[in-house]
Amino acid sequence: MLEIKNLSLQLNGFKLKNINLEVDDKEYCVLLGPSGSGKTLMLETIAGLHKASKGQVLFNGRNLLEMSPERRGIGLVYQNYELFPRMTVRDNITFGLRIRKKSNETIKSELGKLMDLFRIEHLLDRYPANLSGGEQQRVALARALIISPGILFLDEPLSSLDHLNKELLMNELQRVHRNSGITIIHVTHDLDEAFFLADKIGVMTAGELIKTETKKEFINKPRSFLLNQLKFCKKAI
Ligand SMILES: Nc1ncnc2c1ncn2[C@@H]1O[C@H](COP(=O)(O)OP(=O)(O)OP(=O)(O)O)[C@@H](O)[C@H]1O
Repeated sequence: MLEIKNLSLQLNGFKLKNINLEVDDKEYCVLLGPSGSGKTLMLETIAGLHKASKGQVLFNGRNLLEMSPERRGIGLVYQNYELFPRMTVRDNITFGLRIRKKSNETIKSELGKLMDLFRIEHLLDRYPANLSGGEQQRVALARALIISPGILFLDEPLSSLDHLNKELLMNELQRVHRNSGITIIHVTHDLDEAFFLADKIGVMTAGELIKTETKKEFINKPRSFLLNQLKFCKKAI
């Protein structure tokens, strides 16, 4: 289980205030919240990009905040993919294994598994600029997954895609999640995504996680509650 306990951060004028969240092994947690509520900062703090002022993040019994970022076992995928522009798709995807000095044999076999999962074999020698948005996103997901992270953070991973690609990638994410059994936290403003993918939904406002419920509990809320709590979401309720 991933247990976030009293996680706090102060960064210039912004504060994350005592975030508490439990995500079970293999659970898909979606975080909703208005722009600027601290969703990205929370993920980045757990991944090690910012130093928490207080709190613990326990995973498999260890406090991730005491570990160096590269040893936390977290894959991170951003909205704009952040692929390395001067590397081929193959080099982008295998980057995490190469910097960990894995053998060529391991790299080949891990790359092979992801090629099958994301159907990207034909893209391996291309550069990111020559890929469509959906292809770039599949490559970004493959790059995050190649290190076999225990946890995957997805920060608005589908928001730059058109409707058709979004549908395809949502199905692909669901398939990857079911096949890999990885624990996922996915940030979005899109209720379609949340209701399609989530087991659990959290709502953040002004640096606080104000609500966490299962998708079922969420969907069964009165319409007035949803309208009030989720007015920042893209999709009308
Ligand atoms: N590196 C940083 N340094 C200083 N302030 C930052 C930094 N990153 C984000 N912030 C500020 O922290 C607040 C929370 O930002 P964050 O990106 O976490 O919001 P968010 O909920 O992910 O928003 P969005 O939905 O628009 O992506 C914002 O006021 C933002 O300007």
